Formats: sequence, structure tokens, C-alpha cells
Amino acid sequence: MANNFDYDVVVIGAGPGGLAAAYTLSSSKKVLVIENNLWGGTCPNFGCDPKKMLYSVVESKRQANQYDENGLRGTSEVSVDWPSMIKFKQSYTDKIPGGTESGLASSNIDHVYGTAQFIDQHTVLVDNNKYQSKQFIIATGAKPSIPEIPGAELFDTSTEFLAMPSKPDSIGIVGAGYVAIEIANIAIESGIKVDIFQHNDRILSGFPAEFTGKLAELLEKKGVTFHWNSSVSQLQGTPDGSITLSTNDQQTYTFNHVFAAVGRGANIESLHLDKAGVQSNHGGVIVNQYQQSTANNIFAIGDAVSKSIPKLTPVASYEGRYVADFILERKTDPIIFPAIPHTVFAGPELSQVGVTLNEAKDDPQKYQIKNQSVGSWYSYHRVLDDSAQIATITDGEQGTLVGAVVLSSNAEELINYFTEMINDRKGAKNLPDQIPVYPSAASDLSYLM
Ligand SMILES: Cc1cc2nc3c(=O)[nH]c(=O)nc-3n(C[C@H](O)[C@H](O)[C@H](O)COP(=O)(O)OP(=O)(O)OC[C@H]3O[C@@H](n4cnc5c(N)ncnc54)[C@H](O)[C@@H]3O)c2cc1C
Ligand SMILES: NC(=O)c1ccc[n+]([C@@H]2O[C@H](COP(=O)([O-])OP(=O)(O)OC[C@H]3O[C@@H](n4cnc5c(N)ncnc54)[C@H](O)[C@@H]3O)[C@@H](O)[C@H]2O)c1
Repeated sequence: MANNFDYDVVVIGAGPGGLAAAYTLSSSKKVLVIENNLWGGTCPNFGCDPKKMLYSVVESKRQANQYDENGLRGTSEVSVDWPSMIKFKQSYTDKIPGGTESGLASSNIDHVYGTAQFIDQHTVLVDNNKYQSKQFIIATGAKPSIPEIPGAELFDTSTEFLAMPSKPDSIGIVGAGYVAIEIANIAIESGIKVDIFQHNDRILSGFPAEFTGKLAELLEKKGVTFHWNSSVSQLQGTPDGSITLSTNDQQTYTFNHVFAAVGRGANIESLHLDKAGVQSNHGGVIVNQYQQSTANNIFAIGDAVSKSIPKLTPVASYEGRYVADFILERKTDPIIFPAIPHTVFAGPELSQVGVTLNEAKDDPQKYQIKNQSVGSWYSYHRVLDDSAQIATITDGEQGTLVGAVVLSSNAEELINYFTEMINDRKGAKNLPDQIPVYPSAASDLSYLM
């Protein structure tokens, strides 16, 4: 350990990013992890994992209903029992904080509960204790942004949604990004009335409009009401505990809960970054190509960073492993990100990776687009996925795959195959080398390309 410091590396935040860094460093460095909420961070406690447990339940119901009159009896009886579904989720989430703490202890990683704030470039304060370290990794993640309107304190967030002990009759959701669409789908499939208020006229702005339009239509068919170009101006509590939501065009609506889903902002206010010479902007901590902040002994990773690439769990852990390897001098080159796939779990799923459809359309000399409605293909007909649509984008000259968009019930798996092909610089000509399982998502790849 470096002289005069308590630790070699202090990691602030025990989410997927911080933990990936801490475990990689632990074999040869003295490491402390500081956490001020649930050990494990957002993804396993209030994010991806609990969300996908609820999604798995409602998807089973949706898929059972698809087979109504197609060989399955009793589908009209299939319904979601909200309290049991939440208990199922807790059977996983209840174990996360304790399991994470004991994992740290058994790897000889010190851990302290509390909020870290910098006093100077080498010292943080947690409650009244000071911890000095040669290096720091900021891995404090993000928290939901709340619209600044009268009654804002009445907003709930995705965290409360995923923990609601009983099923409400109705919910309002402000925003139409990842969080809004995923919770809307879980809620509507569970028999909750859902209204979405979106300040423009589309959902999921990072995905191509021809795919998001189709997904919005599917959600509308399920019963979701979209209020397009609608700005929410005020929330007010009512004596019976409901919430009245007003919009700028003088309409009012009443719900049991209203959820803010207008984005997430880096969790950095409590850190007193200025005391350590770390600069930030509205997106989070500013870092260079080595994930290093403006103070060269302080790194930042995951959702706490100001960056244009997606803020996702595998990205946070990838950055955590990179920074640890950089500190251990196993890596000296700037961080390079492979193609990063992303998926909205909305029954069906919408996935995207690589060069976008818009980028490809803007450069027809360079890219070739194959955009196909595949609902009638055997693989999609078998699961009655009539609306399935898949676009592949290839580099015109080489024929290598550079991008893909998938709207289907197996999109999360298919996009992983496409991602592998993009990273391995493969195209249609490489597929005959493979013998996939038939029938499966992989066996469709050669037709899709
Ligand atoms: C509802 C929801 C669903 C999601 N679904 C997916 C999905 O399906 N797939 C996917 O890839 N991503 C998903 N995400 C995003 C994913 O959860 C995040 O990208 C990921 O958790 C980021 O990891 P992180 O380590 O950067 O931060 P976090 O997981 O947020 O961890 C940061 C930790 O730092 C702690 N902390 C903050 N400030 C301090 C401080 N001053 N002192 C001490 N500790 C502090 C926090 O309490 C937190 O535990 C979802 C997010 C949400 C909200
Ligand atoms: N499946 C996944 O991978 C997954 C799931 C959930 C969250 N996440 C991560 O969490 C991040 C945050 O998700 P999110 O849905 O909160 O943010 P988002 O950026 O995906 O969407 C925000 C939405 O709110 C709208 N909006 C913004 N300001 C508004 C306002 N004042 N009034 C009404 N609408 C407004 C935007 O137009 C957009 O539709 C995602 O970007 C993603 O990185 C990922």
C-alpha cells in the first residue's frame, strides 16, 4: 500500500460498476467500498433484475393469451396476482444486500455504510470518519429526475413501482422512455389502467420511429392511453389519497399513483466534487478516455459519468473492470467500447445495436438496409408474434453487419447474436460456416441477412 494512506483505492458506490472494479482490484490492492443505500446498487435492488422478474410473469400471461383458440385452454382465467408477483420478486431482491456484503467480506474488501463526501483530493468523510486513499473510483450511479412543478413531492418513481404491495386501479406516467414503457407494459398486463403523458409525439427517442410507432400501437391495443404533446403542469393530492394531474391544456386526470419517468441524473451532489478538483456537468462527472476525472487520481464509471454511450449495467461493469486494470497497469490504452446492444422489455421487446437506421439512411452509398416484417415467418408465426420486424444494416462494400434493430418476442437473444457478428466483423458470407440449432433464433440469421 502507498505510504500515508489508509487505502490504495476507495470505491464510492456498491452498484455493478463499483463492485466490478473492487473485485478486480482486491487481489493486489487494499480496497474500501462505501455505500449509502442498498448493497448491490440500482440494478439488482430497484432496476433491471426486479423489473425483469415482473416482466417474466406478465410475459407468460401475454404469451398464454396468444394461444387462445390455438391449442391452449383456460387462457381467459390467466391473470396477474400482484401481491404474489411482488413476493416472487422479493424472493430474489431480499437476498441482494446481505449477499453483496458477505461477498465483499469474503474477498477481504473493506466496506462502510454511509454517504461519502470529498474533503480533498485524497480524503473522503463518511459520517465523522475520514478515509484517505491514493486513488478513488466514483461509481455513485444515477437517480430519477423529478419534473419541477407544483406538487412534485407527490411523484413516485420506478423504485416505488417495483415495490407496490398491492395493485392500484390506475396510474399516470410522465415521460415515454425506457422506464415509462417498461412499467407501463407491466402495469397494463397486470390489469392496471395506464395513462402516459409525453411532451412530444413519440416514445423511446433513441430508437427508429418506424419501430417505436409499431410498439406504441401495440401498447395502445393492450389498453395504454397516450397523451401526446402534453405537458404536465401540476399534481394535487385529494382527500381519498388519489392524485389529480393537470396538464398545460387545462385537462385534469385522477390516478392512484403518478410516476416520474423523465430520465435519470448522475448521483453526484453529495460528493462535494469541487473539494477534490473534480469537474462535472449536467450529465455527470467529466472523464477523459481513461475514465479519469479532472483530478488524475480520481476515476468515474457507470451512470455517474457524463457520456453519450448508453447508461446500462454491462457498461458500468465494463468500465469498472477497465479502470481496475488501468490502475493495476494491466491496461494502458484508452477504453474502447465494443458495440453495445440495448433492449426495452415491453412485450414484445425492442432491441438495437450498432449503426442506427437513421445513420444508415443518411449514407446510402456506405450502408445497405434490409428492413423486413417477419410476422409470417415460421419462427414468429409459431409464437403468434404477428408484428415482428427486423432490420439489418450492412456495410455495402464488405457486406459485414454493422447494425440491427429487432422488434419481437425474442429480440433480447437475437440482438446478442447480431452484436457478436458486429464485434467479430462478420457478414452473411460467414454464416454458412455455422450449424445452428433448428428451429431457433440463430437458424433464422442467414435468412435475415
Ligand atoms: C427501473 C430500471 C430498470 C433498469 N433496467 C435495466 C436493464 O434492463 N438493463 C440494463 O442494462 N440496465 C438497466 N437499468 C440501468 C442500470 O440499473 C444502471 O445502468 C446500473 O445500475 C448502473 O450501475 P452503477 O454501478 O453505475 O450505479 P448504481 O447501480 O446506481 O450504483 C450506485 C450506488 O452508489 C450509491 N451511492 C450514491 N451516492 C453515494 C455516496 N455519496 N456515498 C456512498 N454511496 C453512494 C448508491 O446508493 C448506489 O447503490 C435500469 C435502471 C432502472 C432504474
Ligand atoms: N431496459 C433497459 O436497459 C433500461 C430500463 C430502464 C432504464 N434504463 C436506463 O435508465 C435510463 C433512464 O430511463 P428513463 O426512462 O427515466 O429516461 P429516458 O431518457 O429513457 O426517457 C425519458 C423520457 O422522458 C421524456 N421527458 C423528458 N422530460 C420530460 C418532461 N418534462 N415531461 C414529460 N416527458 C419528459 C423524454 O422525452 C423521454 O421520453 C435510460 O436511459 C437507461 O439508460 C435502461
